[in-house]
Amino acid sequence: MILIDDKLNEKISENIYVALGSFDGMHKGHLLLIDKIINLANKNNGKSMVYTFKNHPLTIINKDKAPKILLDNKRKEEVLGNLGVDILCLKEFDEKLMKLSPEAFIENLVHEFNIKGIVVGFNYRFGYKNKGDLELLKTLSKKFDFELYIKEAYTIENEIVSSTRIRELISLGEIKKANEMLGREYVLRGEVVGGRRLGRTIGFPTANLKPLTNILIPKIGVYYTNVEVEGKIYKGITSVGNNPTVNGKNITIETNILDFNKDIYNNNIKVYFLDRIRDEKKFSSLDELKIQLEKDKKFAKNQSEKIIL
Ligand SMILES: Cc1cc2nc3c(=O)[nH]c(=O)nc-3n(C[C@H](O)[C@H](O)[C@H](O)COP(=O)(O)O)c2cc1C
Ligand SMILES: Nc1ncnc2c1ncn2[C@@H]1O[C@H](COP(=O)(O)OP(=O)(O)OP(=O)(O)O)[C@@H](O)[C@H]1O
Repeated sequence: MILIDDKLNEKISENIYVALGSFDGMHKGHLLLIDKIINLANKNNGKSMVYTFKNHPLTIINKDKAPKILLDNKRKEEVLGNLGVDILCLKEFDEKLMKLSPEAFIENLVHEFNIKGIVVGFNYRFGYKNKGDLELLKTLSKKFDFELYIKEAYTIENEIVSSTRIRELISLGEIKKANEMLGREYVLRGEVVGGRRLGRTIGFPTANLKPLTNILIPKIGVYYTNVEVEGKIYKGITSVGNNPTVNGKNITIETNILDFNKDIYNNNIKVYFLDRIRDEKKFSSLDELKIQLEKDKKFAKNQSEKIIL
């Protein structure tokens, strides 16, 4: 897949079939659009493209309302590449872009690329103050001579799948439902950093993830996870919380990996969230915590491994 970061040096001359939107999470609704651009590109001997932004538009429009995101750009690139998309265009969303009128946004796009088809969803809006709607896009498709394809809403149990809803579910700890909408397991990835090394004293060493700044963290609590370390998958029990038993202050994401005892400080791992086990509790001693951790471990042992590499 070709990645276009901002200014591209060489002109892409092929016919382009492009999907437009933010695409945070690359959920099942988004995949409808991706399927469509790939099919169109194949059928018409053109290239499929996802045109999106490096930063979430709300980071510029209204910083306080900008959400923690589901998928960083690196991962988005990976997912789209694996799906077979030809080109990913990641534009910096800045004041200038924000102030483009809906017409100008589309006009710029068709001038930059040889756009033959645009694919959007039922609720797509675009341009300054989100003023552009599907009616306007239909008019522009005639003016600029491209085909317009509008995908119907993808729903699960009558609920429209959206990035916003998935973020809400993850924040509520409803990880299974979020995963269903995503079409894959929610994953946090990062470097393993040192903790206070108390866990090992009760037989539960933990791999602590380096604090994540932009990425959405599931609701405080304990989860059944699968952990990818050096290309292998292990079961895990992961605590997201501030460890009240040991008077912790910051939120940490720490995982006891089952049947594993290697030193993995500084390694990059992936923690796939599969199910919520329980709320976080303040125990009166480490011994009591240990009894609970044995139960959490039993829960994990009874689950199947879901992630297959
Ligand atoms: C699966 C799991 C569940 C946990 N549950 C709790 C909990 O309910 N309450 C709590 O205070 N700490 C909980 N902890 C955090 C422990 O207090 C913490 O792992 C321990 O203090 C070790 O910290 P360290 O990694 O800094 O050594 C949990 C840890 C794990 C791995
Ligand atoms: N459930 C869905 N079914 C079909 N198309 C969708 C669905 N969700 C989003 N789309 C389309 O995918 C593109 C990207 O949308 P966008 O990034 O705004 O996703 P979203 O899930 O609606 O996000 P948000 O919750 O932030 O509004 C848009 O063209 C949008 O209309």
